Amino acid sequence: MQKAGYKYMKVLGITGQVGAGKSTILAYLEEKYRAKVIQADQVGHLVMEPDTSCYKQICSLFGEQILAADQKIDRKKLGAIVFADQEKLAMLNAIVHPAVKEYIRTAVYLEKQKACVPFVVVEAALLLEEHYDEICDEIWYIYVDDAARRVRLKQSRGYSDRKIDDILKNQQKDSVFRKSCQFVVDNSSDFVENTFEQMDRGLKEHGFL
Ligand SMILES: CC(C)(COP(=O)(O)OP(=O)(O)OC[C@H]1O[C@@H](n2cnc3c(N)ncnc32)[C@H](O)[C@@H]1O)[C@@H](O)C(=O)NCCC(=O)NCCS
Ligand SMILES: Nc1ncnc2c1ncn2[C@@H]1O[C@H](COP(=O)(O)OP(=O)(O)OP(=O)(O)O)[C@@H](O)[C@H]1O
Repeated sequence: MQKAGYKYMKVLGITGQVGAGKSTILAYLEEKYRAKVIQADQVGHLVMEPDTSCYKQICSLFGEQILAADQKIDRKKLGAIVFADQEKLAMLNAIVHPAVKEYIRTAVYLEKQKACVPFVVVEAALLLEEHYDEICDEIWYIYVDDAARRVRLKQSRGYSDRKIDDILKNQQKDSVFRKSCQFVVDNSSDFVENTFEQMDRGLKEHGFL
C-alpha cells in the first residue's frame, strides 16, 4: 500500500439541509485542494443497484411499483412514496444507511492508507443523526436562507415547494445543525466566491491543510 506525503489526513464532514450547496462546495474542494470527496447520496445509489442485498430488501418491502422498465429502482417513484410517509422512509433508511456507512468507513480507511490527498470530505444531509462523527474529525454545516434555497432548487431541479417541504420535514432543523457542527458556512449569497472564502479560512484555521 502506498504511503505518501500526507501523514495525518483529516476527514471533514459536510452537512446541511437539501439544496444548501453541499455538492457545489465539494466540487470546489475537489478542484482547488484535490481533496477526495465521498457523497452519501451517490453511495446510496450504488448500494441499491440490482442484485445487491439492499435492492432485494427494498423490492420485497415496496413491491414492483418502485421499479423502472429496466428493473432498476426508480428513485423518483421511491422518493415520492418515502418523503410523503415518515414510517416508510424510516424503513428505507434502516435498509440503506448501514450499507452506506459501512461503504464510506471502508473508503475512508483506504484513503488514509494511501495518504495521497490532503484531506477527505464526506457529504450527507444526515451526518449528525447517523453518527458520522465516528468517521469524521469535524462536521461543518452549510447554511442557506430558505428563500435562496427555494429559488435554486426550483430553477435547477424543478422541485416544487411541496417536495422541498417534504424533504425538509425529514431533516434536522437549523438550530440542531448550529449546535452540533464545528463550523458554519453561509452560502446564501449568489456570489459563490464568498462561500469558497469561508471554506478556505475554515480549512486553515481548523488544521485541514
Ligand atoms: C428517497 C430517494 C430514493 C430519492 O432519490 P432521488 O434521486 O429522487 O433524490 P436524491 O437521492 O438526490 O435525494 C434528494 C435529497 O433528499 C434528501 N434525502 C435523501 N435521502 C434522505 C433521507 N433518507 N432522509 C432525509 N433526507 C434525505 C437529501 O438532501 C438529498 O440530497 C433517495 O434519496 C434514497 O434512496 N434515500 C435513502 C437513502 C439515503 O438516505 N441516502 C443518503 C442521503 S443522506
Ligand atoms: N452560492 C450560490 N449561488 C447560486 N447558486 C448556488 C450557490 N450554491 C449552490 N447553488 C446552486 O443551488 C443548487 C443546489 O446546490 P447543491 O446541489 O450544491 O446543493 P446540495 O446541498 O448538494 O443539495 P442536496 O441536499 O440535494 O444534495 C444547485 O443548482 C447549485 O448550482
